[in-house]
Amino acid sequence: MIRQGQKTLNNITKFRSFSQLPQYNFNVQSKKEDLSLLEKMDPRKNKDLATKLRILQYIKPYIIPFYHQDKEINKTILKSYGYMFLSKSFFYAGPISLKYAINYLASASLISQAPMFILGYGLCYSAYVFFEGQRNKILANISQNALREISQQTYEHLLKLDPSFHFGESQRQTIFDITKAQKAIESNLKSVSSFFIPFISDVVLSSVFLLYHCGPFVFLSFLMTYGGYIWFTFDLTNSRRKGMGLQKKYERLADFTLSETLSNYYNVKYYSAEKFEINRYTSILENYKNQTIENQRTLAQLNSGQRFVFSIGLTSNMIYGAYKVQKGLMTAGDIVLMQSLMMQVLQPLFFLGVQWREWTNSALDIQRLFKIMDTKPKIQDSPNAVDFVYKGGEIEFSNIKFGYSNDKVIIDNMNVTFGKGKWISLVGESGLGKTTMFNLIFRLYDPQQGSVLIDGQDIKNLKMESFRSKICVVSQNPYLFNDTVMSNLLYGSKNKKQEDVIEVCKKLNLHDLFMSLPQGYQTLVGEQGNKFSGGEKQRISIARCLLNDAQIILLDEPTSSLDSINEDRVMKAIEQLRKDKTIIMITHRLHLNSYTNEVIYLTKDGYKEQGKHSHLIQEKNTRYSKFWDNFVVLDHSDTNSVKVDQSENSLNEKPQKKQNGQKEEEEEKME
Ligand SMILES: Nc1ncnc2c1ncn2[C@@H]1O[C@H](COP(=O)(O)OP(=O)(O)OP(=O)(O)O)[C@@H](O)[C@H]1O
Repeated sequence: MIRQGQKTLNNITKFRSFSQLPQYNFNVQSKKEDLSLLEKMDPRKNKDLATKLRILQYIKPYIIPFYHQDKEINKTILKSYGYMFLSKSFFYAGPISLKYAINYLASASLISQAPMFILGYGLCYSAYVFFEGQRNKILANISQNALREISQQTYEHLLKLDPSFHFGESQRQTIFDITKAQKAIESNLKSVSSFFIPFISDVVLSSVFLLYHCGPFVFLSFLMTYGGYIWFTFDLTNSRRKGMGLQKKYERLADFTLSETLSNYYNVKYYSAEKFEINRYTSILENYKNQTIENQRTLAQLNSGQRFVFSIGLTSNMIYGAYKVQKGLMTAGDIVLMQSLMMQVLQPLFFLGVQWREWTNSALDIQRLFKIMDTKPKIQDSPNAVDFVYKGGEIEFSNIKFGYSNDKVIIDNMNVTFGKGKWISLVGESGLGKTTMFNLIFRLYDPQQGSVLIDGQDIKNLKMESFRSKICVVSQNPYLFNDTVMSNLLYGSKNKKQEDVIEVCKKLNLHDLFMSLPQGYQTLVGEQGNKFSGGEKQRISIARCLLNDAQIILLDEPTSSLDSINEDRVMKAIEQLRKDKTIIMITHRLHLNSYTNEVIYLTKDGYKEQGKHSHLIQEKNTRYSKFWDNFVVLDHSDTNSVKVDQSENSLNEKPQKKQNGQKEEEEEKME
């Protein structure tokens, strides 16, 4: 489950391009939102307490009956309380039975009835164990439901967050933190339902029993022992918090370093950095070890202090009991009852420190999850958003001004229209903002000024799902899920059949490759698709996009890893399969522009040229023609580069290899 989450997170920004965000309704757990107390608190001053209260808020629907919207869960919670009532009844009936057994054993006239009470004591204990077991089974069921719902809720929230969150955070670290926090919430739920609730009921019930059976002195001594024990536990546990926090920090750092190093395995090898990495990891482990030893020392201090308080309470009650028996005011059975009640109820106190420590540790783990859950996505459907109506796929940038931050403008006052049903090349120097334009079309970001219109509709006023589902993106870095070839090809498409997949794969020169694999189309592609070369991954992601039902295709340098033969095939396949779809293709390989209907050439100073590739390069005074000339001269990456047949209508304009002499002549001219 964790691996699946990581895979999806790694693919998260691209994942959105298939409009695959799951549509869960997650605010289901709690019917009432009682945040008033939390709002009143200053989280900086009371961060720890606020976190603990918020954890309670989270787990409330799984503790209090009738709080969850799922009736079955409510029933299960109620049942767990039923079992608790039964188990507690027998838990207290046992010592009372024992009291009578002892008293009757001491009395010659009643001794014959003693075995019945001894048997009763045994039966009470067995019944208590049985009902406790039944309750634990139910609690396991509830906590698993809680874990599933909370994980689902977090997952949905992460998928909703903007790219700025995902780019700004280390995804691996986020996954570590979330996994820990989810486990911590689960363990908190368990500790509340199986420890704290029974513990509180024990304190109340045993107080009543002791007061009734043993009188006010025993009752007071019991309360003082309890109070002293709890005070001592909380005080020392709180003072240990800093040390526990440090231990957690080193633990996180060690996990993170290990994962970073292993996932950058090749880089570590390439830079011969094994020693450096080992030293780094060892020094973190050393810190972790020292802090753990220190924490163990303070824990031992805590435990011995707790037992000291406990023994004072027990001894003083015994002395008091012995005195009362001597005076004839108490029976031997009363002393046994008193001691067994004290022992029964004080025993959970031994775990109080552990449970409270767990809570304190959990709060540290969960704070990070809460911080993530508090991050609000900036891009959301407006309340009046309407469905997108497709009318051919024209895209317009109207007076767009955009920067990722306010101090750096990337796009300034841009006005561009991409005609419907056309295949258009988007060309311009690196860093100009071409990929950013795709991000704006997909509404991963909102412009600071102006509008992006699709078929005349401002995308800010549209339901995102409705227009995103019409758009498919092939990003610069092809991404594949660690699944079968077929699943990757069909990711995001709804009605495609196997024949369609094969047709597209044949056109993209992939079919033979897949058929040569042992499991054909059912072969697993490996982590990030690493069983395939960069060019193969690129063609798979193009195939996936062509198989998608989207009407608008955004290709971001789709052939940057391809050889010229495969590049040519890909271009022809796109031409044949695109039908009336609008395609915008960012490319630095200008000879590909001879395949497209139109070129939009942009410069950083806001200049724009738009027209057919062959026209633009024929008109020698265009800036694009100069850009083209530079490309012809400088591009050595393609051995076939780089001069096209400039005949107007040819979709098959093939770049011709440039003669060395010709190249030099042009270079001289430029000088
Ligand atoms: N997520 C981001 N946060 C901040 N700045 C960004 C982000 N993405 C891109 N940029 C910056 O925005 C500018 C435009 O980037 P963009 O990727 O859109 O350019 P491009 O024209 O597609 O470049 P290339 O042709 O090299 O791919 C660059 O200066 C880049 O550093």
